[in-house]
Amino acid sequence: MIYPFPATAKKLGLYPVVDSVEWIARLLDAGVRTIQLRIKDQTEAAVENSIAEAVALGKRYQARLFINDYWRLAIKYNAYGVHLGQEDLDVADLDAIRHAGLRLGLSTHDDAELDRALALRPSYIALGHIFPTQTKQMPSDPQGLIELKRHITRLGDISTVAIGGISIARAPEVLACGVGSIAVVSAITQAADWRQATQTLLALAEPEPQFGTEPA
Ligand SMILES: Cc1ncc(COP(=O)(O)OP(=O)(O)O)c(N)n1
Ligand SMILES: Cc1ncsc1CCOP(=O)(O)O
Ligand SMILES: [Mg+2]
Repeated sequence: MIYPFPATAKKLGLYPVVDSVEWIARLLDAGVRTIQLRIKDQTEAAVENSIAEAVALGKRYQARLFINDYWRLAIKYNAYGVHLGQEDLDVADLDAIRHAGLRLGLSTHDDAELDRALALRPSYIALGHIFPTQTKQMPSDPQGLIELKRHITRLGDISTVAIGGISIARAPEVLACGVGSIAVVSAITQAADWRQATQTLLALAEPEPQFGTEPA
Protein backbone atom coordinates (compact mmCIF):
# COMPACT_ATOMS: atom_id res chain seq x y z
CA MET A 1 0.00 0.00 0.00
CA ILE A 2 1.32 3.41 -0.98
CA TYR A 3 0.45 6.10 1.57
CA PRO A 4 -0.40 9.51 0.12
CA PHE A 5 1.83 12.52 0.57
CA PRO A 6 0.30 15.28 2.73
CA ALA A 7 -2.42 17.26 1.02
CA THR A 8 -1.91 20.74 -0.29
CA ALA A 9 -4.58 23.18 -1.50
CA LYS A 10 -6.42 22.08 -4.64
CA LYS A 11 -5.98 25.63 -5.95
CA LEU A 12 -2.42 26.76 -5.29
CA GLY A 13 -2.96 29.94 -7.31
CA LEU A 14 0.03 31.85 -8.67
CA TYR A 15 3.19 29.75 -8.30
CA PRO A 16 6.39 31.60 -9.25
CA VAL A 17 9.47 29.43 -9.80
CA VAL A 18 12.65 31.41 -9.06
CA ASP A 19 16.37 30.83 -8.70
CA SER A 20 17.43 32.93 -5.72
CA VAL A 21 16.57 33.85 -2.15
CA GLU A 22 16.33 37.47 -3.30
CA TRP A 23 13.43 36.60 -5.60
CA ILE A 24 11.79 34.53 -2.87
CA ALA A 25 11.98 37.48 -0.45
CA ARG A 26 10.64 40.09 -2.87
CA LEU A 27 7.79 37.88 -4.13
CA LEU A 28 6.68 36.83 -0.64
CA ASP A 29 6.71 40.49 0.30
CA ALA A 30 4.57 41.21 -2.78
CA GLY A 31 1.90 38.77 -1.58
CA VAL A 32 2.84 35.49 -3.29
CA ARG A 33 2.00 32.49 -1.07
CA THR A 34 3.04 29.52 -3.23
CA ILE A 35 6.60 29.60 -4.55
CA GLN A 36 9.49 27.37 -5.60
CA LEU A 37 13.24 27.75 -5.21
CA ARG A 38 14.75 26.22 -8.37
CA ILE A 39 18.53 26.38 -8.42
CA LYS A 40 20.00 24.08 -11.04
CA ASP A 41 23.16 22.02 -11.16
CA GLN A 42 24.96 23.07 -8.00
CA THR A 43 26.45 20.97 -5.23
CA GLU A 44 24.43 20.51 -2.06
CA ALA A 45 27.06 22.52 -0.20
CA ALA A 46 26.64 25.42 -2.62
CA VAL A 47 22.85 25.61 -2.23
CA GLU A 48 22.47 24.75 1.46
CA ASN A 49 22.46 28.32 2.80
CA SER A 50 20.00 29.46 0.13
CA ILE A 51 17.65 26.61 0.95
CA ALA A 52 17.85 27.28 4.70
CA GLU A 53 17.11 30.99 4.13
CA ALA A 54 14.29 30.31 1.68
CA VAL A 55 12.62 27.87 4.09
CA ALA A 56 12.89 30.39 6.94
CA LEU A 57 11.30 33.07 4.73
CA GLY A 58 8.54 30.68 3.71
CA LYS A 59 7.69 30.02 7.34
CA ARG A 60 7.82 33.71 8.25
CA TYR A 61 5.25 34.51 5.54
CA GLN A 62 3.24 31.31 6.11
CA ALA A 63 3.80 30.47 2.49
CA ARG A 64 3.99 27.18 0.63
CA LEU A 65 7.68 27.02 -0.24
CA PHE A 66 8.67 24.11 -2.48
CA ILE A 67 12.32 23.17 -3.05
CA ASN A 68 13.16 21.87 -6.52
CA ASP A 69 15.44 18.82 -6.77
CA TYR A 70 17.36 19.12 -3.46
CA TRP A 71 15.07 16.84 -1.46
CA ARG A 72 17.64 15.97 1.22
CA LEU A 73 18.11 19.64 2.11
CA ALA A 74 14.36 20.21 1.93
CA ILE A 75 13.97 17.49 4.58
CA LYS A 76 16.86 18.83 6.64
CA TYR A 77 15.34 22.33 6.83
CA ASN A 78 11.73 21.12 6.97
CA ALA A 79 10.49 22.87 3.84
CA TYR A 80 6.77 22.90 3.09
CA GLY A 81 7.39 20.68 0.08
CA VAL A 82 9.63 19.28 -2.64
CA HIS A 83 9.18 19.38 -6.42
CA LEU A 84 10.61 16.48 -8.42
CA GLY A 85 10.71 15.59 -12.11
CA GLN A 86 10.55 12.14 -13.66
CA GLU A 87 14.35 11.73 -13.69
CA ASP A 88 14.55 12.90 -10.07
CA LEU A 89 12.11 10.13 -9.16
CA ASP A 90 14.65 7.53 -10.21
CA VAL A 91 17.06 8.64 -7.48
CA ALA A 92 15.04 10.34 -4.73
CA ASP A 93 14.06 8.56 -1.50
CA LEU A 94 10.31 9.12 -1.56
CA ASP A 95 9.79 7.29 1.73
CA ALA A 96 12.17 9.71 3.43
CA ILE A 97 10.25 12.68 2.01
CA ARG A 98 6.93 11.15 3.05
CA HIS A 99 8.11 10.23 6.56
CA ALA A 100 9.41 13.77 7.05
CA GLY A 101 5.90 15.06 6.30
CA LEU A 102 6.85 17.18 3.27
CA ARG A 103 4.43 17.73 0.39
CA LEU A 104 5.49 16.36 -2.97
CA GLY A 105 4.87 17.92 -6.38
CA LEU A 106 5.65 15.88 -9.51
CA SER A 107 6.26 16.94 -13.13
CA THR A 108 4.42 15.12 -15.89
CA HIS A 109 4.42 15.52 -19.68
CA ASP A 110 2.12 12.77 -20.98
CA ASP A 111 -0.27 9.99 -20.03
CA ALA A 112 2.43 7.48 -19.13
CA GLU A 113 4.07 9.95 -16.75
CA LEU A 114 0.68 10.76 -15.30
CA ASP A 115 0.12 7.05 -14.60
CA ARG A 116 3.46 6.89 -12.81
CA ALA A 117 2.79 10.06 -10.84
CA LEU A 118 -0.72 9.04 -9.81
CA ALA A 119 0.56 5.74 -8.42
CA LEU A 120 2.84 7.71 -6.07
CA ARG A 121 -0.07 9.76 -4.64
CA PRO A 122 1.72 13.15 -4.62
CA SER A 123 0.37 16.38 -3.16
CA TYR A 124 0.09 17.98 -6.60
CA ILE A 125 0.75 17.08 -10.21
CA ALA A 126 2.36 19.57 -12.59
CA LEU A 127 1.44 19.44 -16.29
CA GLY A 128 3.72 20.87 -18.91
CA HIS A 129 5.06 22.34 -20.79
CA ILE A 130 1.87 23.98 -22.03
CA PHE A 131 3.42 26.47 -24.49
CA PRO A 132 6.95 26.89 -25.92
CA THR A 133 9.38 28.11 -23.29
CA GLN A 134 12.82 29.73 -23.39
CA THR A 135 13.50 28.92 -19.76
CA LYS A 136 14.16 25.18 -19.94
CA GLN A 137 15.16 22.87 -22.79
CA MET A 138 12.28 20.48 -23.25
CA PRO A 139 12.65 17.14 -25.06
CA SER A 140 8.96 16.94 -25.97
CA ASP A 141 6.51 19.23 -27.79
CA PRO A 142 4.31 21.66 -25.85
CA GLN A 143 1.08 19.93 -24.85
CA GLY A 144 -1.24 22.89 -25.46
CA LEU A 145 -4.61 23.66 -23.95
CA ILE A 146 -6.61 20.72 -25.31
CA GLU A 147 -4.26 18.18 -23.72
CA LEU A 148 -4.13 20.25 -20.55
CA LYS A 149 -7.91 20.16 -20.28
CA ARG A 150 -7.99 16.41 -20.91
CA HIS A 151 -5.42 15.80 -18.17
CA ILE A 152 -7.22 18.08 -15.71
CA THR A 153 -10.46 16.20 -16.30
CA ARG A 154 -8.70 12.91 -15.69
CA LEU A 155 -7.14 14.16 -12.45
CA GLY A 156 -10.45 15.11 -10.85
CA ASP A 157 -9.89 16.27 -7.27
CA ILE A 158 -6.08 16.22 -7.32
CA SER A 159 -4.25 19.53 -6.99
CA THR A 160 -2.88 20.54 -10.41
CA VAL A 161 -0.28 23.02 -11.68
CA ALA A 162 0.28 24.13 -15.30
CA ILE A 163 3.77 25.27 -16.33
CA GLY A 164 5.64 26.39 -19.43
CA GLY A 165 5.32 29.53 -21.50
CA ILE A 166 2.50 30.98 -19.41
CA SER A 167 2.43 34.74 -19.94
CA ILE A 168 -0.02 37.26 -18.52
CA ALA A 169 -1.83 37.22 -21.85
CA ARG A 170 -2.17 33.42 -21.82
CA ALA A 171 -2.92 32.94 -18.12
CA PRO A 172 -6.72 33.35 -18.44
CA GLU A 173 -7.08 30.61 -21.06
CA VAL A 174 -4.86 28.29 -19.03
CA LEU A 175 -6.91 28.90 -15.87
CA ALA A 176 -10.11 28.39 -17.86
CA CYS A 177 -9.02 24.76 -18.37
CA GLY A 178 -9.71 24.24 -14.66
CA VAL A 179 -6.12 23.99 -13.48
CA GLY A 180 -5.58 24.94 -9.82
CA SER A 181 -2.34 26.84 -10.30
CA ILE A 182 -0.11 28.50 -12.89
CA ALA A 183 3.65 28.16 -12.40
CA VAL A 184 5.65 30.90 -14.09
CA VAL A 185 9.27 31.91 -14.44
CA SER A 186 9.81 34.53 -17.15
CA ALA A 187 6.36 36.11 -16.87
CA ILE A 188 7.68 37.56 -13.61
CA THR A 189 11.47 37.47 -13.69
CA GLN A 190 11.74 38.89 -17.23
CA ALA A 191 8.88 41.38 -16.90
CA ALA A 192 9.64 45.05 -17.45
CA ASP A 193 7.84 45.67 -14.14
CA TRP A 194 7.89 42.50 -12.02
CA ARG A 195 5.71 44.04 -9.27
CA GLN A 196 2.97 44.92 -11.72
CA ALA A 197 3.23 41.51 -13.41
CA THR A 198 2.99 39.76 -10.05
CA GLN A 199 -0.08 41.75 -8.97
CA THR A 200 -1.79 41.06 -12.30
CA LEU A 201 -1.06 37.33 -12.09
CA LEU A 202 -2.11 37.16 -8.42
CA ALA A 203 -5.43 38.75 -9.32
CA LEU A 204 -5.96 36.27 -12.17
CA ALA A 205 -5.00 33.15 -10.21
CA GLU A 206 -6.76 33.53 -6.90
CA PRO A 207 -5.47 30.84 -4.52
CA GLU A 208 -7.23 29.18 -1.61
CA PRO A 209 -6.28 30.81 1.69
CA GLN A 210 -2.96 29.36 2.82
CA PHE A 211 -3.17 26.43 5.18
CA GLY A 212 -6.97 26.91 5.38
CA THR A 213 -7.83 23.22 5.17
CA GLU A 214 -4.36 21.73 5.18
CA PRO A 215 -2.45 19.99 7.91
CA ALA A 216 0.09 22.42 9.43
C1 LIG B 1 5.78 23.44 -10.81
C2 LIG B 1 6.89 22.81 -11.58
N1 LIG B 1 6.60 22.01 -12.62
C3 LIG B 1 7.59 21.44 -13.33
C4 LIG B 1 8.90 21.65 -12.99
C5 LIG B 1 10.02 20.98 -13.73
O1 LIG B 1 10.65 20.02 -12.88
P1 LIG B 1 11.71 19.00 -13.51
O2 LIG B 1 11.00 18.24 -14.58
O3 LIG B 1 12.33 18.23 -12.44
O4 LIG B 1 12.78 19.95 -14.16
P2 LIG B 1 13.73 20.99 -13.39
O5 LIG B 1 12.88 22.11 -12.89
O6 LIG B 1 14.38 20.27 -12.23
O7 LIG B 1 14.70 21.44 -14.42
C6 LIG B 1 9.17 22.48 -11.89
N2 LIG B 1 10.43 22.73 -11.49
N3 LIG B 1 8.15 23.04 -11.20
C1 LIG C 1 10.96 24.60 -15.10
C2 LIG C 1 10.07 24.28 -16.23
N1 LIG C 1 9.55 23.03 -16.37
C3 LIG C 1 8.76 22.92 -17.43
S1 LIG C 1 8.66 24.35 -18.32
C4 LIG C 1 9.67 25.14 -17.20
C5 LIG C 1 10.08 26.56 -17.34
C6 LIG C 1 8.91 27.51 -17.35
O1 LIG C 1 9.40 28.80 -17.51
P1 LIG C 1 8.56 29.93 -18.25
O2 LIG C 1 7.42 30.26 -17.36
O3 LIG C 1 9.54 31.07 -18.36
O4 LIG C 1 8.16 29.38 -19.59
MG1 LIG D 1 14.04 18.38 -11.30
